[in-house]
Amino acid sequence: MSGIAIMTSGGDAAGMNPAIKSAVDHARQLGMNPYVVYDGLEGLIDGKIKEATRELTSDMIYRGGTLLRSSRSKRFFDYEFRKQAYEHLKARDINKLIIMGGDGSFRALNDFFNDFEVPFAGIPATIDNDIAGTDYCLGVDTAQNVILDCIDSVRDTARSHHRAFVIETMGRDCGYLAMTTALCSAADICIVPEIPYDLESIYKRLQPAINEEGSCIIAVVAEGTRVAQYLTRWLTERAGMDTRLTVLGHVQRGGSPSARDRLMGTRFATRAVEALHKGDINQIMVYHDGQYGYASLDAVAGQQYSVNPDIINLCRELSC
Ligand SMILES: Nc1ncnc2c1ncn2[C@@H]1O[C@H](COP(=O)(O)OP(=O)(O)OP(=O)(O)O)[C@@H](O)[C@H]1O
Ligand SMILES: O=P(O)(O)OC[C@H]1O[C@](O)(CO)[C@@H](O)[C@@H]1O
Repeated sequence: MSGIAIMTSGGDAAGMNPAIKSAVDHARQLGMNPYVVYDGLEGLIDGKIKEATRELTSDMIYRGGTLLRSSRSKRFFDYEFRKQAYEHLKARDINKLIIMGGDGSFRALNDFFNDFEVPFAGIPATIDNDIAGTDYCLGVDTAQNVILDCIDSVRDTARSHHRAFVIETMGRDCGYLAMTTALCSAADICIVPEIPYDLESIYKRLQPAINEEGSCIIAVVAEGTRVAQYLTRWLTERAGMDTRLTVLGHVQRGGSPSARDRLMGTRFATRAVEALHKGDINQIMVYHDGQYGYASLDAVAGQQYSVNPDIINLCRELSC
């Protein structure tokens, strides 16, 4: 019986646990021996590998984050540590890997394949939704819902005090989370790396709301722009509004996976197991234009992700 190990890497994302459970169950169904690796690439180097018992996955589906834990590993860049990781797999007769994470994690396992020919399948999982070739990454829907709950709550207090709030979302250099949540929360301003902004025209557009009794201003800003503090000062000084900054931070990565993330996790994971079982190696699971498929590492890691132009266009009017 061949062994298959499942691991999570990079930033955690809701949907990883449902995907781990599905991968383990499906591998067992197809006659493979499932293992799990704790602590991502760091754990692979240190041999933190266990057989995946039914008990281990029985309580996973509703839990946020990753119960296998995750890491970013400097050591994995070093051949000697990759060799150490390989020895741990060889000792357990594990000859396939499934990794959930971002393009960095996929590149890591590609290097590992080039060294030791252990094939892998990748599952896109990052709240940033910034992986080329796929319209969806695990964790995005849950993060969007967490952000919307936060913005709705901020709006309650903002309106009570006729205040402006600048709300900074995560996303690294990608504005997807900020754009989609700005649209879904009826924000007044959205500033993202993908769209040039014009503060003076924003000021003119918002003047009626600024002067209206009982109104509030909500600005959603992507962390990648690094302008949240500047915009807060600008709203105070130019627009004359009592303004507060709320940096949502890691709260966006937590929370029980939404129905969408549980389902996407299950679909991606079962396909990843099937790909390896069939011999389709080193593929990244993708969801594009409503279809599930695979993409090569080059198509995913070698390309720049760009947000759907319809979403960008809808947000343009919130940037000027
Ligand atoms: N080019 C590379 N070659 C080998 N290993 C890499 C490479 N890039 C990244 N890695 C390894 O993969 C790990 C995870 O990568 P990274 O920190 O970029 O996260 P990610 O998988 O892209 O996820 P996230 O989007 O959540 O940051 C790194 O800590 C490093 O050990
Ligand atoms: O958890 P860390 O290492 O602080 O990383 C934060 C980064 O990870 C992400 O949450 C996911 O890639 C980004 O949105 C954010 O910039």
